[in-house]
Amino acid sequence: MLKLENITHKYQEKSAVNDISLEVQSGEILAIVGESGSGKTTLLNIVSGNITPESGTLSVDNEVIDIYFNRLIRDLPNIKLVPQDYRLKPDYSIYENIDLALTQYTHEYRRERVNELLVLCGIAEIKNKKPREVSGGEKQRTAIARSIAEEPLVLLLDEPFSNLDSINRTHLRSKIVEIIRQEEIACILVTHDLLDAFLVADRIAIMKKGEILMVDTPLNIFQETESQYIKEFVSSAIQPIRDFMKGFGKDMNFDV
Ligand SMILES: Nc1ncnc2c1ncn2[C@@H]1O[C@H](COP(=O)(O)OP(=O)(O)OP(=O)(O)O)[C@@H](O)[C@H]1O
Repeated sequence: MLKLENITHKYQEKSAVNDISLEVQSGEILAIVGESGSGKTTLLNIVSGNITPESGTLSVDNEVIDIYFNRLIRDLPNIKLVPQDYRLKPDYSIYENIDLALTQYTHEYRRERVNELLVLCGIAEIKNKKPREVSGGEKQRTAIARSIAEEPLVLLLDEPFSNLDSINRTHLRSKIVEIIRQEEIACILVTHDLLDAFLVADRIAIMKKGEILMVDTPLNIFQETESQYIKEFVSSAIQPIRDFMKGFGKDMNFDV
Protein backbone atom coordinates (compact mmCIF):
# COMPACT_ATOMS: atom_id res chain seq x y z
CA MET A 1 0.00 0.00 0.00
CA LEU A 2 1.18 3.51 -0.89
CA LYS A 3 0.59 6.25 1.65
CA LEU A 4 1.25 9.98 1.19
CA GLU A 5 1.00 12.21 4.23
CA ASN A 6 0.90 15.99 4.18
CA ILE A 7 2.96 16.37 0.99
CA THR A 8 3.68 20.01 0.19
CA HIS A 9 5.76 21.59 -2.56
CA LYS A 10 6.39 25.13 -3.75
CA TYR A 11 8.15 26.50 -6.83
CA GLN A 12 9.78 29.83 -5.92
CA GLU A 13 7.31 30.47 -3.09
CA LYS A 14 4.35 29.53 -5.32
CA SER A 15 2.44 26.59 -3.92
CA ALA A 16 2.03 23.68 -6.41
CA VAL A 17 1.07 20.84 -4.05
CA ASN A 18 -0.50 21.76 -0.77
CA ASP A 19 -0.71 19.34 2.17
CA ILE A 20 -1.84 16.29 0.21
CA SER A 21 -2.56 13.00 1.96
CA LEU A 22 -3.63 9.92 0.00
CA GLU A 23 -3.66 6.15 0.24
CA VAL A 24 -3.65 3.65 -2.62
CA GLN A 25 -4.13 -0.05 -1.87
CA SER A 26 -2.28 -2.88 -3.63
CA GLY A 27 -4.19 -3.82 -6.77
CA GLU A 28 -6.01 -0.47 -6.78
CA ILE A 29 -5.97 2.21 -9.49
CA LEU A 30 -6.32 5.81 -8.38
CA ALA A 31 -6.78 8.31 -11.21
CA ILE A 32 -5.73 11.90 -10.56
CA VAL A 33 -7.57 14.44 -12.66
CA GLY A 34 -7.70 18.22 -12.57
CA GLU A 35 -7.42 21.32 -14.66
CA SER A 36 -4.09 22.35 -16.15
CA GLY A 37 -1.72 23.63 -13.47
CA SER A 38 -3.57 21.93 -10.62
CA GLY A 39 -0.41 20.07 -9.52
CA LYS A 40 -0.92 16.55 -10.95
CA THR A 41 2.53 16.26 -12.57
CA THR A 42 4.28 17.77 -9.56
CA LEU A 43 2.62 15.22 -7.28
CA LEU A 44 3.56 12.34 -9.60
CA ASN A 45 7.15 13.58 -9.75
CA ILE A 46 7.33 13.73 -5.97
CA VAL A 47 6.08 10.15 -5.62
CA SER A 48 8.53 8.94 -8.27
CA GLY A 49 11.45 10.69 -6.57
CA ASN A 50 12.08 13.23 -9.35
CA ILE A 51 11.12 16.19 -7.15
CA THR A 52 12.02 16.55 -3.49
CA PRO A 53 9.04 18.05 -1.68
CA GLU A 54 9.24 20.72 1.00
CA SER A 55 7.56 18.49 3.54
CA GLY A 56 5.52 15.36 4.00
CA THR A 57 6.14 11.63 4.12
CA LEU A 58 5.74 8.79 1.69
CA SER A 59 5.52 5.16 2.74
CA VAL A 60 5.11 1.87 0.93
CA ASP A 61 3.78 -1.12 2.86
CA ASN A 62 4.28 0.82 6.12
CA GLU A 63 7.95 1.51 5.37
CA VAL A 64 8.84 5.19 5.16
CA ILE A 65 10.74 5.98 1.94
CA ASP A 66 13.50 8.57 2.18
CA ILE A 67 12.39 11.21 -0.32
CA TYR A 68 14.78 13.86 1.02
CA PHE A 69 18.01 12.03 0.26
CA ASN A 70 19.97 13.96 -2.36
CA ARG A 71 20.57 11.11 -4.76
CA LEU A 72 22.27 11.04 -8.12
CA ILE A 73 19.92 8.43 -9.49
CA ARG A 74 16.41 9.58 -8.78
CA ASP A 75 14.84 6.18 -8.54
CA LEU A 76 12.94 5.13 -5.45
CA PRO A 77 12.91 1.46 -4.50
CA ASN A 78 9.63 -0.26 -5.32
CA ILE A 79 8.19 2.76 -7.15
CA LYS A 80 8.26 2.92 -10.95
CA LEU A 81 7.14 5.75 -13.22
CA VAL A 82 6.14 5.10 -16.83
CA PRO A 83 7.02 8.35 -18.59
CA GLN A 84 4.70 9.86 -21.18
CA ASP A 85 7.29 9.42 -23.95
CA TYR A 86 7.94 5.71 -23.09
CA ARG A 87 11.77 6.09 -23.34
CA LEU A 88 12.24 2.78 -25.16
CA LYS A 89 15.58 1.99 -26.77
CA PRO A 90 15.01 2.37 -30.54
CA ASP A 91 17.61 -0.20 -31.64
CA TYR A 92 16.43 -2.91 -29.27
CA SER A 93 13.48 -5.23 -29.87
CA ILE A 94 10.37 -5.16 -27.69
CA TYR A 95 11.70 -8.31 -25.94
CA GLU A 96 15.13 -6.73 -25.36
CA ASN A 97 13.63 -3.48 -24.08
CA ILE A 98 11.89 -5.42 -21.30
CA ASP A 99 14.87 -7.71 -20.70
CA LEU A 100 17.09 -4.67 -20.07
CA ALA A 101 15.27 -4.09 -16.80
CA LEU A 102 16.41 -7.48 -15.52
CA THR A 103 20.15 -7.55 -16.24
CA GLN A 104 21.07 -8.41 -12.65
CA TYR A 105 19.04 -11.63 -12.67
CA THR A 106 19.92 -15.09 -13.98
CA HIS A 107 19.35 -15.87 -17.67
CA GLU A 108 16.74 -18.44 -16.80
CA TYR A 109 14.72 -16.09 -14.58
CA ARG A 110 14.99 -13.27 -17.14
CA ARG A 111 13.63 -15.45 -19.93
CA GLU A 112 10.80 -16.68 -17.74
CA ARG A 113 9.82 -13.20 -16.47
CA VAL A 114 10.07 -11.46 -19.86
CA ASN A 115 7.87 -14.12 -21.47
CA GLU A 116 5.37 -13.80 -18.64
CA LEU A 117 5.28 -10.01 -19.09
CA LEU A 118 4.92 -10.26 -22.87
CA VAL A 119 1.80 -12.37 -22.39
CA LEU A 120 0.41 -10.28 -19.52
CA CYS A 121 0.83 -7.04 -21.47
CA GLY A 122 -0.47 -8.52 -24.74
CA ILE A 123 2.72 -7.92 -26.74
CA ALA A 124 4.05 -11.47 -27.25
CA GLU A 125 3.32 -11.36 -30.97
CA ILE A 126 5.44 -8.26 -31.52
CA LYS A 127 8.37 -9.26 -29.31
CA ASN A 128 10.88 -9.23 -32.16
CA LYS A 129 9.86 -5.86 -33.57
CA LYS A 130 11.59 -2.56 -32.89
CA PRO A 131 9.66 0.24 -31.15
CA ARG A 132 9.30 2.19 -34.43
CA GLU A 133 7.49 -0.80 -35.97
CA VAL A 134 4.70 -0.98 -33.36
CA SER A 135 1.70 1.16 -32.40
CA GLY A 136 1.58 3.76 -29.63
CA GLY A 137 -0.52 1.43 -27.49
CA GLU A 138 2.02 -1.37 -27.93
CA LYS A 139 4.85 1.00 -27.02
CA GLN A 140 2.95 2.04 -23.90
CA ARG A 141 2.38 -1.61 -22.93
CA THR A 142 6.09 -2.34 -23.50
CA ALA A 143 7.02 0.59 -21.26
CA ILE A 144 4.63 -0.74 -18.60
CA ALA A 145 6.08 -4.26 -18.92
CA ARG A 146 9.60 -2.88 -18.49
CA SER A 147 8.53 -0.86 -15.45
CA ILE A 148 6.86 -3.76 -13.66
CA ALA A 149 9.57 -6.31 -14.56
CA GLU A 150 11.13 -6.12 -11.11
CA GLU A 151 7.77 -6.37 -9.38
CA PRO A 152 7.51 -2.85 -7.94
CA LEU A 153 4.85 -2.22 -5.31
CA VAL A 154 3.82 1.10 -6.88
CA LEU A 155 3.33 2.04 -10.55
CA LEU A 156 2.87 5.61 -11.70
CA LEU A 157 1.37 6.27 -15.14
CA ASP A 158 1.68 9.75 -16.63
CA GLU A 159 -1.08 10.35 -19.22
CA PRO A 160 -0.90 6.76 -20.53
CA PHE A 161 -3.73 7.28 -23.03
CA SER A 162 -2.49 10.44 -24.70
CA ASN A 163 -1.78 10.09 -28.42
CA LEU A 164 -3.61 6.76 -28.70
CA ASP A 165 -6.44 6.07 -31.13
CA SER A 166 -9.71 4.74 -29.73
CA ILE A 167 -8.96 1.05 -30.40
CA ASN A 168 -5.55 1.23 -28.70
CA ARG A 169 -7.11 3.26 -25.89
CA THR A 170 -9.82 0.70 -25.21
CA HIS A 171 -7.32 -2.15 -25.27
CA LEU A 172 -4.89 -0.33 -22.98
CA ARG A 173 -7.60 0.48 -20.44
CA SER A 174 -8.51 -3.17 -19.94
CA LYS A 175 -4.85 -4.24 -19.98
CA ILE A 176 -3.94 -1.74 -17.26
CA VAL A 177 -6.71 -3.06 -15.02
CA GLU A 178 -5.63 -6.68 -15.67
CA ILE A 179 -1.94 -5.91 -14.98
CA ILE A 180 -2.59 -3.97 -11.78
CA ARG A 181 -4.91 -6.66 -10.41
CA GLN A 182 -2.66 -9.57 -11.36
CA GLU A 183 0.58 -8.01 -10.11
CA GLU A 184 -1.15 -6.46 -7.07
CA ILE A 185 0.47 -3.08 -7.61
CA ALA A 186 -0.77 0.21 -6.14
CA CYS A 187 -1.25 2.43 -9.21
CA ILE A 188 -1.57 6.20 -9.58
CA LEU A 189 -2.58 7.31 -13.05
CA VAL A 190 -2.64 10.93 -14.15
CA THR A 191 -5.02 11.74 -16.97
CA HIS A 192 -6.81 14.78 -18.31
CA ASP A 193 -9.51 12.54 -19.79
CA LEU A 194 -12.40 11.88 -17.44
CA LEU A 195 -13.81 9.08 -19.61
CA ASP A 196 -10.53 7.16 -19.22
CA ALA A 197 -10.52 7.87 -15.47
CA PHE A 198 -14.13 6.73 -15.17
CA LEU A 199 -13.52 3.49 -17.04
CA VAL A 200 -10.19 2.47 -15.54
CA ALA A 201 -10.01 3.78 -11.98
CA ASP A 202 -11.29 2.33 -8.74
CA ARG A 203 -11.21 5.83 -7.27
CA ILE A 204 -10.73 9.28 -8.76
CA ALA A 205 -9.01 12.20 -7.02
CA ILE A 206 -9.87 15.68 -8.28
CA MET A 207 -7.10 18.26 -7.85
CA LYS A 208 -7.44 22.02 -7.93
CA LYS A 209 -4.74 24.57 -7.12
CA GLY A 210 -2.50 21.98 -5.45
CA GLU A 211 -5.21 20.48 -3.29
CA ILE A 212 -7.39 17.41 -3.53
CA LEU A 213 -11.03 18.46 -3.58
CA MET A 214 -12.57 14.99 -3.55
CA VAL A 215 -11.46 11.34 -3.69
CA ASP A 216 -14.17 8.81 -4.33
CA THR A 217 -15.44 6.10 -6.65
CA PRO A 218 -16.09 7.19 -10.25
CA LEU A 219 -19.85 6.89 -9.75
CA ASN A 220 -19.83 9.05 -6.62
CA ILE A 221 -17.61 11.62 -8.34
CA PHE A 222 -20.03 11.86 -11.25
CA GLN A 223 -23.03 12.05 -8.95
CA GLU A 224 -21.49 14.74 -6.74
CA THR A 225 -24.09 17.36 -6.00
CA GLU A 226 -22.56 19.57 -3.31
CA SER A 227 -19.55 21.06 -5.07
CA GLN A 228 -20.51 23.27 -8.01
CA TYR A 229 -16.89 23.20 -9.19
CA ILE A 230 -16.85 19.37 -9.38
CA LYS A 231 -20.27 19.27 -11.04
CA GLU A 232 -19.05 21.61 -13.74
CA PHE A 233 -15.67 19.89 -14.01
CA VAL A 234 -17.18 16.44 -14.68
CA SER A 235 -20.14 17.65 -16.73
CA SER A 236 -18.27 17.57 -20.05
CA ALA A 237 -17.56 13.85 -19.61
CA ILE A 238 -21.09 12.75 -18.75
CA GLN A 239 -22.35 12.50 -22.32
CA PRO A 240 -19.25 10.62 -23.60
CA ILE A 241 -19.66 8.17 -20.70
CA ARG A 242 -23.35 7.68 -21.50
CA ASP A 243 -22.50 7.14 -25.18
CA PHE A 244 -19.72 4.70 -24.30
CA MET A 245 -21.94 2.67 -21.95
CA LYS A 246 -24.79 2.64 -24.47
CA GLY A 247 -22.37 0.93 -26.87
CA PHE A 248 -22.36 -1.92 -24.34
CA GLY A 249 -26.15 -1.85 -23.98
CA LYS A 250 -26.00 -0.14 -20.58
CA ASP A 251 -27.80 3.08 -19.69
CA MET A 252 -25.89 5.40 -17.36
CA ASN A 253 -28.22 7.71 -15.51
CA PHE A 254 -26.37 10.22 -13.41
CA ASP A 255 -28.56 12.29 -11.14
CA VAL A 256 -26.86 15.51 -12.05
N1 LIG B 1 9.47 23.83 -12.92
C1 LIG B 1 8.54 24.68 -12.51
N2 LIG B 1 8.89 25.92 -12.07
C2 LIG B 1 7.97 26.80 -11.61
N3 LIG B 1 6.63 26.54 -11.54
C3 LIG B 1 6.24 25.33 -11.98
C4 LIG B 1 7.15 24.36 -12.48
N4 LIG B 1 6.44 23.24 -12.82
C5 LIG B 1 5.15 23.52 -12.55
N5 LIG B 1 5.02 24.77 -12.05
C6 LIG B 1 3.75 25.38 -11.61
O1 LIG B 1 3.21 24.56 -10.57
C7 LIG B 1 1.81 24.44 -10.71
C8 LIG B 1 1.43 22.97 -10.88
O2 LIG B 1 1.96 22.51 -12.12
P1 LIG B 1 1.83 21.00 -12.62
O3 LIG B 1 2.63 20.87 -13.87
O4 LIG B 1 2.14 20.09 -11.51
O5 LIG B 1 0.26 20.93 -12.97
P2 LIG B 1 -0.55 19.86 -13.85
O6 LIG B 1 -1.84 19.68 -13.15
O7 LIG B 1 0.28 18.66 -14.07
O8 LIG B 1 -0.76 20.64 -15.21
P3 LIG B 1 -0.93 20.05 -16.72
O9 LIG B 1 -2.24 19.31 -16.72
O10 LIG B 1 -0.96 21.29 -17.56
O11 LIG B 1 0.27 19.18 -16.98
C9 LIG B 1 1.42 25.32 -11.89
O12 LIG B 1 1.03 26.59 -11.38
C10 LIG B 1 2.69 25.42 -12.69
O13 LIG B 1 2.75 26.63 -13.41
